[in-house]
Amino acid sequence: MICWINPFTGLAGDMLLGALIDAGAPLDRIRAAVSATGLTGWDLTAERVTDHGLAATRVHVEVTDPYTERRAAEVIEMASRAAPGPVATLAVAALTAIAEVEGRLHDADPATVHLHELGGHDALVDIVGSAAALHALGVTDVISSPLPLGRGEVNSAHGVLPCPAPATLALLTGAAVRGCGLPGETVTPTGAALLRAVRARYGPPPPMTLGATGYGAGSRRLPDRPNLVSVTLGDPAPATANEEVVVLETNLDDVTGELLGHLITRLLDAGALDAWTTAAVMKKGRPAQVLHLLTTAHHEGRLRDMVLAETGALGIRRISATRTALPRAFETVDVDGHTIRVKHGPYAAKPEHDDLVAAAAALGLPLRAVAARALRLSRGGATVTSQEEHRAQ
Ligand SMILES: O=C([S-])c1cc(C(=O)S)c[n+]([C@@H]2O[C@H](COP(=O)(O)O)[C@@H](O)[C@H]2O)c1
Ligand code: NI
Repeated sequence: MICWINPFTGLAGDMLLGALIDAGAPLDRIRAAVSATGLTGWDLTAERVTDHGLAATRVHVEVTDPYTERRAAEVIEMASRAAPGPVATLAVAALTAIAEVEGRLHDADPATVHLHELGGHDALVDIVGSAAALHALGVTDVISSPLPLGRGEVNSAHGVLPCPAPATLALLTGAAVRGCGLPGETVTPTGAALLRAVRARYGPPPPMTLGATGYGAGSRRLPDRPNLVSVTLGDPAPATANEEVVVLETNLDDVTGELLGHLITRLLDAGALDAWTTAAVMKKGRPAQVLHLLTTAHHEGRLRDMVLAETGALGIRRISATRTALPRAFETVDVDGHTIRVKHGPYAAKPEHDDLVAAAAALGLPLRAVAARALRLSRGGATVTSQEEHRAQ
């Protein structure tokens, strides 16, 4: 399931949780996931509100336990007890990202860094709750519009901080953002950490069959617009038909295997969809390699020049082709503490080879044993990630 997030005025953990509940995530499963962490002295309720005339869900975390500040390791340990397993994996990823960032910002050990608001009940409920909601909705792939960053200041346990808060900025490294001119904190560290944990991609809605849309309300009221985030669920569009591609080919009888290996790596890094060689016997009985390269018209010229410059070949063929690419989604599973991405197509699922190699080496297990466990775990679980073609294998 695809989840496209539109953070119209910003994104906080409670806004995302409210939007996911509004889109159909059941509150009892979210409460059960948080209860499994062992957190006490809290309650989670969802309220129907309207903001500038738009109906939305606003969540409230009521806290009766006065002990709300914790060290990072303690919060991560609690999140690791969330249930079911994929919820814990996602929540731990978000809190580990917060701990790393806080450690860096405060020049402290990420395990023992003291979390103020971010170690409180609200943050833990928002993070575990959002992970549970994504899992309950079967979300495997998260895409977000660029995040609007506000300006000015925000009050925190650290004192007055600039907006965006330092933790938010650090957690958003690699994310698409835009300045929106709104005063105050529009994106919070918890919202940013959740996007990072799900390995969100950024951009417009991908091709999909539209499902439910949910609206989550923030705690602030803005003078001229609703302070909402929307999440839209959708099934990946069926096979992308008739994608026009170009195949470039050249016969090479005077280059080394070393050069060909180097060239293929360069071509893939430069945007080739694929690059490979086949053995051939050329005129005068010369053993040779045919270099093949799949690309789009957009990259064609640059890649053709790269082949000619690296090999010294005096010519190259061009063949127009049509390819059918099936939709795919990535899920992550945890095999004994090692994250394995599992690629799901419409007809088959396959663990990523590089992840298997790393986990098998660390665990001292045969590759196929780790692969079998990853596939077993992947059937029930859904945390997850990028729909893009990975070139990891
Ligand atoms: O709790 C900590 S250590 C903390 C660090 C920082 C830094 O930027 S450093 C900022 N904050 C502020 O606390 C609240 C928490 O927001 P959530 O909605 O994400 O729980 C927010 O205003 C942060 O800017 C806390
Ligand atoms: Ni801090």
